[in-house]
Amino acid sequence: MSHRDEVAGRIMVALDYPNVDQARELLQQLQGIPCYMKVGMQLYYAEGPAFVRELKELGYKVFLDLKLHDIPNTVKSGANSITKLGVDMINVHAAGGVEMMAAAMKGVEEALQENPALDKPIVIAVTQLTSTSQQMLNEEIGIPGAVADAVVHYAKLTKQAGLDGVVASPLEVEMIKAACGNEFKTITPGIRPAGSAKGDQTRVMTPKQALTEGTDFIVIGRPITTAANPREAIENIIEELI
Ligand SMILES: O=c1ccn([C@@H]2O[C@H](COP(=O)(O)O)[C@@H](O)[C@H]2O)c(=O)[nH]1
Repeated sequence: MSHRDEVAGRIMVALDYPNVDQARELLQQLQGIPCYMKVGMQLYYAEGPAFVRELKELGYKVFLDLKLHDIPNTVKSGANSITKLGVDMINVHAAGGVEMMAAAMKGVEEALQENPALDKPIVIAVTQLTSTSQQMLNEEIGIPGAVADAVVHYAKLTKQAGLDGVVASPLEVEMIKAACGNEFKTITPGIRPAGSAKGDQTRVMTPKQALTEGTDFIVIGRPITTAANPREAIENIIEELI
């Protein structure tokens, strides 16, 4: 694999669209770029598993970003169902606690036992959303202390539950790796190329800074999907990274 393709494979494009027509248009524009595709709740709730299967048939690695968060038994069943779609990465909310996260892993394992042809997905947990600011964490959510400490606390719980890594801001990657080990994966949204609008994201870094911090994957949505020329936008990001 070329270095360029290896770098492209660490970019997860957030397909945050209301329907498959718009998502397919982006796929057309990004054809040949071996990035990960991330399907979130907007597209999945509108179109269901068929489009996820379509992405897999096209050869993409798929992160199904549904952020499961419920009682352990329900999360176990949900994780079991989505593992059967054959996706490469799934996630839960770390705020659900260790028992809930371990239940998700159990659901995944049972799906793999039922269908040994499936590859095990990477299972990760969301720590603190990258839209959460220091002030929101302390004053609205009611968690005292620094955001980074809250993130690392959730990362440790995630590791204890046997998951593979966490979603966090690239600002916290170094602390997470120091606390949980380099093999523990970090998937980082809150990525903003220089000059692009932050929107609702608060804990942001550029793609280059995020990889320099040692993150495993960067998640990028609007800076690509709302660009006048999405292909040029992702090519510019890849160029900056190689
Ligand atoms: O903490 C989180 C967890 C998930 N996301 C998701 O990543 C993308 C980011 O999109 P942008 O348009 O680049 O902001 C989006 O799908 C979120 O649901 C996140 O941003 N932060």
